[in-house]
Amino acid sequence: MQILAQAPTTTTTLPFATFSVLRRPQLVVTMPGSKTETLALAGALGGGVAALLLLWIQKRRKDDVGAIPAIKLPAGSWFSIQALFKLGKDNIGYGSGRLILQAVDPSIGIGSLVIFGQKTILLRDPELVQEVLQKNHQAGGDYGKSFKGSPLDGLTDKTFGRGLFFAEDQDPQWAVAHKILTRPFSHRGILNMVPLMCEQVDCLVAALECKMRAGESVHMYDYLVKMALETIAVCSMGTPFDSFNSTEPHPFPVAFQAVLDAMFALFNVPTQLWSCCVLTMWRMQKAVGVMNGLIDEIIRKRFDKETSSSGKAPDLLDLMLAEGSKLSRENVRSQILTFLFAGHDSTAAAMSSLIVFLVANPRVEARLVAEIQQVVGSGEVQAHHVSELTYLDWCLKETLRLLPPAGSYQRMAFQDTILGGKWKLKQYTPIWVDVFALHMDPETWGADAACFVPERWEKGPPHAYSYMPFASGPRSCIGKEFSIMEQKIVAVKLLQRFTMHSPTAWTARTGSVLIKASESLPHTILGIDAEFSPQQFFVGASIPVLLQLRDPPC
Ligand code: HEM
Repeated sequence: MQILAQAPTTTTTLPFATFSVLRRPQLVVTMPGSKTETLALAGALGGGVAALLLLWIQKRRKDDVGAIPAIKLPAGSWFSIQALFKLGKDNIGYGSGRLILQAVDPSIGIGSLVIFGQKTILLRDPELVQEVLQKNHQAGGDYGKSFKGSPLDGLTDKTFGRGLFFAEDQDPQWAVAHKILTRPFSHRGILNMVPLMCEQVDCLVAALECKMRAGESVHMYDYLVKMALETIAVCSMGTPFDSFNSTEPHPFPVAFQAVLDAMFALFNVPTQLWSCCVLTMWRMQKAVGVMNGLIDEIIRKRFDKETSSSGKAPDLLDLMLAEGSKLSRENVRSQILTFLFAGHDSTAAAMSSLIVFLVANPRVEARLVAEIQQVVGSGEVQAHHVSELTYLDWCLKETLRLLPPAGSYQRMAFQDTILGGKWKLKQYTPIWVDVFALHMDPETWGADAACFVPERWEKGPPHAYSYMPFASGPRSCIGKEFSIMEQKIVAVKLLQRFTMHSPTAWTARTGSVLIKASESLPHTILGIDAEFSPQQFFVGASIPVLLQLRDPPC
């Protein structure tokens, strides 16, 4: 027997319509097996299921509001790192940028992907980048720099330590060191370093002249690395590594590269299995021991006043070892390692890419040479010339746009928050500011985004946050002005002295990949064949060049 609630009706018929008016519900008793009962039962069940379904759909919709869309991996890749490697044949550093440009809707500008086992947010939209960089931890905002949960976190303490580059925002030593080191990297501080920079570039020019006289082609990247390492070593700690004078490489750059090689090898393995990579770990620790031993000795000598700054002003070591600096000896070592790390390969990669673009674009090179002739002539380049070299500035910016040495950098949501007034972020979600995607986005830069066009800089960037090679905010590059000054001095001195051509046929060196001009590199048009090293932390293109003396010299 079933008891069902039923709402009987009173029916009224008018000439044009029929109304059914509900009366107060009554209890209707039905006997099992009757037709009425089966129909009522089915109706009640159907209604229940429909109501549940409606509730579930409503809840799903509510949860979905603000959920960041997951990035669809390209066909044939079954996990994100594999996709990033596949899209970054030249260097994995550009893999995420290419993925975003392919897979993230420009009208949304944000996507999520599981990288190294962490749900990571990738940004393509300059407005969202602006919000993340502006609402930083130091300004009381929700975003900051931290490697929590990333494989880099564990490796940093074992290798370069927590100098400025690798320190977390919450690390009190970052603020102390940042305050001390801001002064030497201010505009005035850099002007003091110009004579030291010029000396190192002269050593580069002399070494290149030797190669030219021997009729040999030169891999410019290798020579620029030596020059940039010497420059930062002399400017920061008054101690050269003699890269140009000695036939044997100095143990520091050798150990440095061994550490990087080990780090790259470990990135290919899940962190849980690192303890099984005994040989790689041993090699890494051995190389770290060599680096630390050399830097500790340099610090000791300065502490004991056996050495002094190379320039007129106190250098980084003087400032960090000064009484009351509050930095431990170990932290001073990490800072020096950080400056050597962040300060040489980055600039060398940028300069090497500039040479590739100049050799590929003779029209641009001719305009640049004419500007140098007009502003500097054939004499020594001075700091005041540098601000007058507008076209050179455009060429450097365009190079850093197309081949940014730092392809991306990470920030993190320090608490649950909403990005762009819409996107829900959970505490400790990593956010990648994808420089490559920002710089190459045709939505922002136009249809010729992939082409080398220095003239586009006459108007400035299309959005204040669409060009971010050095980042922005408190964790932006402290060495930006240093690097730009160094790059400009190198460009002037090289173009005053030499013309450069690429040999007709050449092959990539072991460990590097050759990208043919005819082969389309997604999102970047190089114009000529160029080589990339997947093992480089900072990305840059390289070519061998044949040098000739410029006639007449400018
Ligand atoms: C073309 C050359 C360079 C590029 C593209 C570059 C790029 C960057 C970027 C993107 C960051 C921010 C990284 C992040 O937020 O995780 C950074 C930070 C940093 N850079 Fe550079 N950099 C260059 C040259 C240099 C030079 C020459 C030096 C040293 C003289 C230097 C020292 C540093 C340091 C110490 C930091 C960490 C700053 C902090 O967090 O307090 N960089 N760089």
